[in-house]
Amino acid sequence: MPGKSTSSPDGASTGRARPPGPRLPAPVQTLLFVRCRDRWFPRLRRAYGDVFALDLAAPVRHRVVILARREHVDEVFGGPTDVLHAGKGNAVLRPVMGGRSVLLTDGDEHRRVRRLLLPALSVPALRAYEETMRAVAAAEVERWPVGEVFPAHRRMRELTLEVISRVVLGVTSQARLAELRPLTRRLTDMGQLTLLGLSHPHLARLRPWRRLLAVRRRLDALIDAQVAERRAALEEGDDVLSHLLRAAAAPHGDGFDGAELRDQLVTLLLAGHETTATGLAWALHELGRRPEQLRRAQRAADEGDDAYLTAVVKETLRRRPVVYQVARCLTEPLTVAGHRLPAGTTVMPAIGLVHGDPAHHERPEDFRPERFLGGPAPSPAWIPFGGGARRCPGAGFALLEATVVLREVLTRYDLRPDRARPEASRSRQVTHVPARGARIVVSRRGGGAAAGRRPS
Ligand code: HEM
Repeated sequence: MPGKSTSSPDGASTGRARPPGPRLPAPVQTLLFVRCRDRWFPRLRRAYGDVFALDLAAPVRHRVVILARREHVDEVFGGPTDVLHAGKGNAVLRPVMGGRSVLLTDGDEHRRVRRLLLPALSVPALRAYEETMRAVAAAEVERWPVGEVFPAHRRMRELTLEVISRVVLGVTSQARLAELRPLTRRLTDMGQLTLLGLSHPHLARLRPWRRLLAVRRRLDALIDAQVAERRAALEEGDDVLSHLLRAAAAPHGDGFDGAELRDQLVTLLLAGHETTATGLAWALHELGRRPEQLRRAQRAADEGDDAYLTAVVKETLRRRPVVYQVARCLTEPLTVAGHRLPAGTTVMPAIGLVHGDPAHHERPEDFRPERFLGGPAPSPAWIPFGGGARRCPGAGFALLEATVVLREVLTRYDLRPDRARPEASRSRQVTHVPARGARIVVSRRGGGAAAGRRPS
């Protein structure tokens, strides 16, 4: 098969030999990739350049090519979607998200699912969700323990789970929320190995995996009940589920069938809250370490200057990308970054490396929200939500929610981290979370024991 070519910068259609890369055994490379890619990748880039190759051993042994240059990343995001598949690479998520989840589909099916999902996450739809986001954030933030060290990440996970349950599923009953919480926790808290084991028919019969599959079945039942309720009051709901049901019920409307709808809802529930919570936890920790920037952000919150708060969120997602890389698996040979890559290769645009490149962001180590204020259109080198046909459909949702939550926190509290050092990150499934949970101390603004005290 001749295979396709992207518009590689050197115009090569045949391409160079395989990119260079470390010679460590595949299991060691896999371990480094899983445990500490955010520290390992910058070293590999210095050693091998902007395009380097890894041998990973899981879920099966495969060749991975990492792309650190924005131009190369653009080739992938703008490349042929029939050749650059993402769904196949997400197969490990099938037992959790469901086989028809948007994350697992490719080609025409993927395009269809996105066409049905996107209107419910569009800018006009988001406006209807803002008040719910604000109310949930205000109630949660009011309960924060003043003067005590607590992990911001954990509190943010509670908050964003409640927001997504209300806004996506339209859940208002406290009893249902209380039941949803531990079920989603069980699914988001499982480690990488447990996740891998879920797809293995022999392991799936053993107790830990059997119990997780039972959790997913219980979650399905709760979601089915919620769908039935929303369907019975179709005209009332201002939530994503009601949008989807109304679109399907319209004359000539198109929609998801039962199991397919459930898979999309579970996907939105899981993909949509953990990521945003992580971004928010990093934002608070970064601001807490910088008194001047904290005061600037508090002023913005007091004055309703959402543009500045959104810039804080964007700079956080640049400097602390929640998702460090995305993946596409080649279904045919393709030339990428001047290299002729065989079918079966996985190419990974490395978001973290692009964000840290001084060619695109001056002094990338600085935390400077101002770089996202005014000026020309947003930098194409800002890609925390991935890109192309798979760009995160919840990007607008996440930015709005994070801005609203920051406003609620910063109008109430001064904050500082429990210690001055920057926090390391650790990888948790696909996200990069604060290793110590982003521990902070808050005090009511304008008074209180901890007010104005900075870490020593
Ligand atoms: C700060 C928060 C978030 C970050 C950093 C984030 C990041 C990402 C990234 C990097 C991707 C993969 C894109 C690619 O492969 O090119 C993705 C996909 C996705 N995200 Fe998000 N996300 C966030 C919040 C959300 C929210 C709030 C929702 C839902 C309401 C959501 C739903 C999804 C879905 C369904 C996909 C799969 C899209 C597809 O395969 O077509 N995400 N996200």
